Amino acid sequence: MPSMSIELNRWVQCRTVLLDIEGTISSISFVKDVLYAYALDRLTTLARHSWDDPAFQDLIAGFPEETKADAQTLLAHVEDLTRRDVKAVYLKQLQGKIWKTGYDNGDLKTPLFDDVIPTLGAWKGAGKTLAVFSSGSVQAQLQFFSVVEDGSTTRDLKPLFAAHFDPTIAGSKLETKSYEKICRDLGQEAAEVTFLTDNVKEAEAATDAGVLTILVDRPGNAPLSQESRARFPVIQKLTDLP
Ligand SMILES: CSCCC(=O)C(=O)COP(=O)(O)O
Repeated sequence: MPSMSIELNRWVQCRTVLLDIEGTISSISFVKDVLYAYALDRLTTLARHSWDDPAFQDLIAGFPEETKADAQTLLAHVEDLTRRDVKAVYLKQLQGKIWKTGYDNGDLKTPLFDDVIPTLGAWKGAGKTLAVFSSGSVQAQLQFFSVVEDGSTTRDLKPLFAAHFDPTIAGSKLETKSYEKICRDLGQEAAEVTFLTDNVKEAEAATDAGVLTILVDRPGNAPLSQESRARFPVIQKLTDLP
């Protein structure tokens, strides 16, 4: 871990925590096996049975023309993007709209890692501002946090967060200028912001913007190289941070 005591000092003094979702506060498996599968399944039904319905055409309005020649072409394209986890903005917009149905009708509930709800509550209680930067659309983020499993019940965690960013607002998660914009939008110096992510390329971009970046190594994530472990602080749980 790089100069962990210095990094911890920066963490303690940071005023804003910017959070990634997939692989950081919720499992990659939930996003891929549940959310992505739900969107694909529902899209398949709609494409096959409601292709000419104006509401369906509205849903896919953002897709490039050549991908929506017919239902088969569209579905093959979405399956390919989904399999490769390509974070295309038009796919993320579509998924968000489809997940709305699932969250509204009770099909979908969000599981977060066990340490997340208590720790986010504690950080907010201690005066830190919480914000989210995800490839998922802001609409999808709001739904994702509106029905969160907490023991035998569900909770709406939206009030925890002061701001939500997606690539349509902030730019690509792989670009330094996106993190600079987020800091500006939050009215914070980069040195006052900590970004938690599982993605090394995102960590590099955020670090270059001057943001303290901590890698979160969750079960089910891709293994981190020794080089990444040497370059960034790494935690397994949010409770690893004081
Ligand atoms: C609530 S958005 C669902 C997750 C998602 O679609 C996604 O692409 C996650 O990306 P992240 O940048 O949060 O890893």
